[in-house]
Amino acid sequence: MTSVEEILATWLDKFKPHEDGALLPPHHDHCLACGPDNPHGHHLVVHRRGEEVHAVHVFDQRHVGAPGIAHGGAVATVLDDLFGFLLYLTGAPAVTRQLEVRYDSPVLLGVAYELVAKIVRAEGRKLFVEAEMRDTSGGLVAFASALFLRVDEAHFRQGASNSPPLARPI
Ligand SMILES: CCCCCCCCCCCCCCCC(=O)SCCNC(=O)CCNC(=O)[C@H](O)C(C)(C)COP(=O)(O)OP(=O)(O)OC[C@H]1O[C@@H](n2cnc3c(N)ncnc32)[C@H](O)[C@@H]1OP(=O)(O)O
Repeated sequence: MTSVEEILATWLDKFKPHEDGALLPPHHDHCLACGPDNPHGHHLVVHRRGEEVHAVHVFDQRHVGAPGIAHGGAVATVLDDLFGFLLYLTGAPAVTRQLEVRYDSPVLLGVAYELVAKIVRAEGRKLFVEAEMRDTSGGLVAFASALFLRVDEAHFRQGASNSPPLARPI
């Protein structure tokens, strides 16, 4: 099944240029936010839109916090992962060093929201990024900012000794 090395090889291959409008590939098949094979996941689908990344997303009962409302951690997960798609535009892996989420309105289950993320600036290894989540009327329901730091492959190999769960059905 899928080893850390196999995932890493596949993932790094995804950093080739993606055309404007292209569907961007999931980070890997079991990624909590975007992996299509993770039954607990959000199955986030993201496209490139110019120098931004864009998604339309619906939270469901698996992500419930208060009844009918998405858990704040679930919202943060999706926003953090959306930032991870900006990395395909930079051509280099990076990880979240700091994430801040402002929750302006409850995110309702079963309702479509539009998400957009962009790189605000890059300084050496540092990528400063921002994202917005809006309802269908254009109202801002959440705003996130984050610092990502570029890392090399060795960073991801730190998980190699814990990789067997990736190879088993979840
Ligand atoms: C299984 C196989 C894998 C295959 C592929 C899988 C793909 C996987 C998907 C990935 C796609 C993303 C998906 C979603 C995003 C995640 O979920 S990422 C996961 C969550 N994040 C993590 O686990 C990261 C954990 N943290 C770390 O490992 C380390 O802290 C880091 C991030 C590598 C940084 O460590 P470091 O290199 O020692 O950096 P450090 O010296 O602390 O800071 C570097 C610079 O940043 C500055 N800095 C640090 N913090 C701040 C701050 N808050 N504000 C301003 N400046 C700061 C420092 O001052 C320093 O500045 P300079 O002195 O260089 O000017």
